[in-house]
Amino acid sequence: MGSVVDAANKEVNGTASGKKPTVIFVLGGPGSGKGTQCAYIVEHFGYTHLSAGDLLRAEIKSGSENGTMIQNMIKEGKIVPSEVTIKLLQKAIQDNGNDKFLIDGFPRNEENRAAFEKVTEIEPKFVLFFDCPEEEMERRLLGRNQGREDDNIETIRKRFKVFLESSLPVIQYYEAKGKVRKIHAAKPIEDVFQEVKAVFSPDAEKVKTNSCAIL
Ligand SMILES: Nc1ncnc2c1ncn2[C@@H]1O[C@H](COP(=O)(O)OP(=O)(O)OP(=O)(O)O)[C@@H](O)[C@H]1O
Ligand SMILES: Nc1ccn([C@@H]2O[C@H](COP(=O)(O)O)[C@@H](O)[C@H]2O)c(=O)n1
Ligand SMILES: [Mg+2]
Repeated sequence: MGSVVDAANKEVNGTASGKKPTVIFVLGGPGSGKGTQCAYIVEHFGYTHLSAGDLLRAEIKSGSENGTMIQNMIKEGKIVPSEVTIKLLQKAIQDNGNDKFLIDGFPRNEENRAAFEKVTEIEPKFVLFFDCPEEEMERRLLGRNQGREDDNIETIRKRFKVFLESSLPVIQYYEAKGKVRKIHAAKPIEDVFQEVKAVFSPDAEKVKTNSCAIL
């Protein structure tokens, strides 16, 4: 059980340790492979994965008063008001013992970005951006078979439009700040992860490259 001091620290900074958490935003179009790659990053680098979409879907299942509104937004591929999503993210961070997080599928638009920055005062360490052509993303989503209500061609098209119009500008915002690490995502899962690994462990990768050069 947390102490009064832990509770006060959470209130101010977001984690029980009193430190601001390290946050990496994981962005990319629908079906670009964000969730798949996050699972590997968790395994290799000890981050906690928080998917904004998963948190919203769990909120629907919990029978929350916002459930119907969220469900309708997701069916239409629309972006849920930041206030709702940020509360869910903050709670997930506070309830977790870890101090480093992959926030997947957030910020999805300028409103998400600005509100998160204002409320949490957290700046992402960097933004991992999975770049994938639309035809490949469409193929993956139509083959995903996880029973998601938004994995149908009509909603997929709406999600692509929202990605281009609202989410890409957020990536461009971070690009201008030198924070984007672009990953070529239209490759087999293992090959994509090789590229991701180089972002998370640049020193280790350098050692590998150097030792190859010597050989
Ligand atoms: N590199 C890849 N090559 C082929 N299939 C992939 C690759 N990465 C992921 N997939 C598959 O594509 C589908 C979508 O992947 P995933 O759920 O990771 O995407 P996402 O970016 O999280 O999508 P969303 O934004 O809809 O949550 C899954 O069925 C997954 O197994
Ligand atoms: N910041 C966010 C993230 C997601 N949504 C809604 O959830 C849908 C599914 O998201 P995935 O990341 O799991 O694909 C998305 O299309 C939005 O409707 C959101 O509103 N805000
Ligand atoms: Mg996902």
